[in-house]
Amino acid sequence: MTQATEQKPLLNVDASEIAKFEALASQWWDKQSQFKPLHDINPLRLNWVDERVSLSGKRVLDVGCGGGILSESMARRGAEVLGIDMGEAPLNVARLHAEQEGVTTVSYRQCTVESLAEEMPASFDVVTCLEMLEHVPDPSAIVAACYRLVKPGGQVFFSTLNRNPKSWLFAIVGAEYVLRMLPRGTHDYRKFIRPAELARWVREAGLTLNDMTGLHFNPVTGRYWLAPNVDVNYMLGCTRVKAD
Ligand SMILES: C[S@@+](CC[C@H](N)C(=O)[O-])C[C@H]1O[C@@H](n2cnc3c(N)ncnc32)[C@H](O)[C@@H]1O
Repeated sequence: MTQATEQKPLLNVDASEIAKFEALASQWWDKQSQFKPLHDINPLRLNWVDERVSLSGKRVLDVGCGGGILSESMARRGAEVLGIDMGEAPLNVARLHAEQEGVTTVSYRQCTVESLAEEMPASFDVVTCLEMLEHVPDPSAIVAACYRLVKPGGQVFFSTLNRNPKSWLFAIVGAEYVLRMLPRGTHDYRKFIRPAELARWVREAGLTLNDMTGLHFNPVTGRYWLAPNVDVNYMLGCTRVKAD
C-alpha cells in the first residue's frame, strides 16, 4: 500500500499573491493609492534598519521588493541594493522609477530567494524582507534562504503581521473593510505569523535575534510610530553570527 505523502509546491511562491501585486503595480509610487501605508511606514522602517547597520557603503538584498519603495530609499542612503521579487510588473515599475529619479545604485531581478541563495551564498551585508513573509506558502524556507544569503556577521530584517484577534480586527477588518486603506483580500489571516513562530524559524535557520519592535497606526491622526508592543505589525532584526 502506498503512503499518502504531503505535496510540497515546486516553488515557494503563491501565484495568486504575485498576481494581486502585479495587478496594482502601476500605482506603486502613487502615495494616495493602496500603497500609501507602505509609503507612510517607509521612513520609520528605513531609519530602524539604518540605525542598526549604517546602510552607507553596504551591499543590501531586499527580498520581495515590489515596486522598490524600500530598495530605492536604502540606495539613497548610500547602499548598493539588489531588489528581488517574483512579480514582473512591480519590478518594471521599480526599474523605471529608479531611472527617472537617477538612482543608479539599485538593481532588480525576478527570482526566488531560494534560487538566489544557491547562486550567491553569503554575499550581502544586509538582507531585508519586509511585508512579504505573510504572502508565501512556506515562510520558514524564506527565513532559511535569507540566512544563507547574508555574510557571517551581517544582519537580516523581517517584518510581518502578528496572528491574534486584535491583528485580525486592525489589519483586516479595519484596514480592508472600514478604512479601505488596502483592497479587500490583501491579507489572509491564516498566513499571519506570531512573533514566537518567526523567532523559532530565525533560530532554526541559524540567526540570532537581536531586537523586535511594533509598528503602530492611529486611524484618527493617520500617524505611524514604533513602540515595543508587537500585537499587530512588527519588525525583527537578527544577525548571522557564525560561518558554516
Ligand atoms: C506587500 S508587498 C511588500 C513590498 C516591499 N517589501 C515593501 O515592504 O515595500 C509583498 C511583495 O512580495 C512579493 N512576493 C510574494 N511572494 C513572493 C515570493 N515567493 N518571492 C518573491 N517575492 C514575493 C509580491 O510580489 C510583492 O511585491
